[in-house]
Amino acid sequence: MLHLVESVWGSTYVMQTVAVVCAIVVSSIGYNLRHRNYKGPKSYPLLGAAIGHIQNYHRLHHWLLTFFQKNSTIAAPMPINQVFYYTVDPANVKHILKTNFPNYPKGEVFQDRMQILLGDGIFNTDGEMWRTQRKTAAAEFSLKALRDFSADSFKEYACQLANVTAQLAFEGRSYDMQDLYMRMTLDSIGKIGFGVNIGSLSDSFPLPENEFAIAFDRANEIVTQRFIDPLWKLKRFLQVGGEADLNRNIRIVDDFVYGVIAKRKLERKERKAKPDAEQPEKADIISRFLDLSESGAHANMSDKILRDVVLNFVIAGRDTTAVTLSWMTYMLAEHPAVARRLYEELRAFHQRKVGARAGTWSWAREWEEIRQQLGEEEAERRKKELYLESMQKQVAEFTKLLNYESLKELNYMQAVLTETLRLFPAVPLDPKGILEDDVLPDGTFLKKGNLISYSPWCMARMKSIWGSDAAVFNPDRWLQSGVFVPESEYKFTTFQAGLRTCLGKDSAYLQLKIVAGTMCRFFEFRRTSNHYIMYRMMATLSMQGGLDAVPHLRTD
Ligand code: HEM
Repeated sequence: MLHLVESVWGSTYVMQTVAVVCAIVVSSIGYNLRHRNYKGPKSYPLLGAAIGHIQNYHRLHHWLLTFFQKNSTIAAPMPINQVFYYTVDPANVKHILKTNFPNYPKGEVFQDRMQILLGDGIFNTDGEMWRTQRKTAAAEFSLKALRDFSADSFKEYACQLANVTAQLAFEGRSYDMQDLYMRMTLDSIGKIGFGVNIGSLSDSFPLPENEFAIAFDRANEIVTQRFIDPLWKLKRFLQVGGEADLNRNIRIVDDFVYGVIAKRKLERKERKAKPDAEQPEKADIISRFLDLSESGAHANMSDKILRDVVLNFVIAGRDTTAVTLSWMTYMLAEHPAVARRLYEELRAFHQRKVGARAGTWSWAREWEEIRQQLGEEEAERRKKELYLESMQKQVAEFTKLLNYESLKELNYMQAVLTETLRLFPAVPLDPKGILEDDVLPDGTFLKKGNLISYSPWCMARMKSIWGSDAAVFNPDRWLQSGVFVPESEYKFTTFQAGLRTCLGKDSAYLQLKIVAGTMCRFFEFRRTSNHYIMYRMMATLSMQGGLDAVPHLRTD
């Protein structure tokens, strides 16, 4: 009897094993047949190319670039029957962003992962919901009131940044410039988006910790990791790892935003209760959307929708500009001849606007005069105070000269910034969903339900697109006879292109020019070590470990 049981169990076991082996062999053959035409990273049955993605996640853009050297469109099968397609072909990019735009929405894969942070904001919606928000936002961006308010805020915080930098220059101290730029853009978007002074860029060291900024960065990083982690839903369910941390960070972000919304609503109520009292209208984005909501121009907006709208603007307007300024500072420190030429353009501009003496102001000369007036001892005792006062005055006067019109004169600065944006696109990889099967202009077949991403970071380094010096920082590529000449938006894809092109491009350039102009008019930056700076993997291309540099006051 025992014998019989053993042999039945034994044969069942053998049969089960044979069945499993057969299933694996059949699925492997099927898998290999289905993916035999795929060009891209090595992939395995069930796991696809997930292993390569995970191993190379910290250097994803470099890794993808190695495949693009052979093929301009690649496919990476992933677990759960998914395929990630990547392309650097401008004709494909045009097809995705314009010609067949309706077929490439953000899509479920993206929305699912980003919902917790972006909610139903413009970055995370499709169809009618996106169209309505885009229409409203585009109208808001073209309003003079918002443009003027933004320009004033950019100048205010550029001055604060330059004054903090002046202290560092005086003391010969190094500081993480990326941290300073992030603080400056957080404060300016806080003012423009919420009408509040967040105060992360105070004028004395140590600078204050900002809970909102830390939580916001961490949440951004965790949701980006979801794209390559097939277990993220399980981790979310079990509340382990980054997923547990995510909720805590989102709570901090939400508390801040809902707090501001409640405050704005209260202020409006008080204003209505006392219509005669002197209370200026607010021009910030929350107030504008509350206006639209109350006037009936926009469907009544819940606090949740308002939160989503404004947080999407923070994502759009804060990190993008700060990381661009950081990479620009890095490039200028690496290319002193470019930094010098930019400074000379700014000094000549200053001189043209206010006359030779003021335009060529230098602290060294002023210091000589102070010493003669006050005497050696007294001057030395008050040196720091007088220096900071003088810098504050000079910086404030210089920023007054910067506006949409006058900035057009600065072609070289436009070229330096655009070259930075080309090589270090703030959004380095842009994924889209695929609604229906499609064929790209280069003949690649795309299966519906998957993701296709174009990579501005890799496109910038393709010799086939930018010539043999594609990977070199060369602002001159943007100039013809000294005048800036733009490129096709499907080749220079940093601001996306087509129907969902960046709505804040003009505003971003305005802030970049005001800040870069002010900083480079007065300072040059030297790094404290010459190690290669790597990016940190998140939706925006920030620097891993920041950018330690010592600012030096320009003295000629
Ligand atoms: C260096 C600065 C910037 C860069 C490189 C940049 C780049 C981009 C990119 C690549 C997209 C498309 C993202 C996607 O796939 O949906 C985008 C969209 C957008 N950007 Fe910008 N951006 C910058 C600054 C700004 C600023 C300052 C604002 C406004 C405060 C802004 C507002 C928007 C909005 C509202 C969208 C959504 C457009 C839509 O989905 O219809 N951007 N931007």
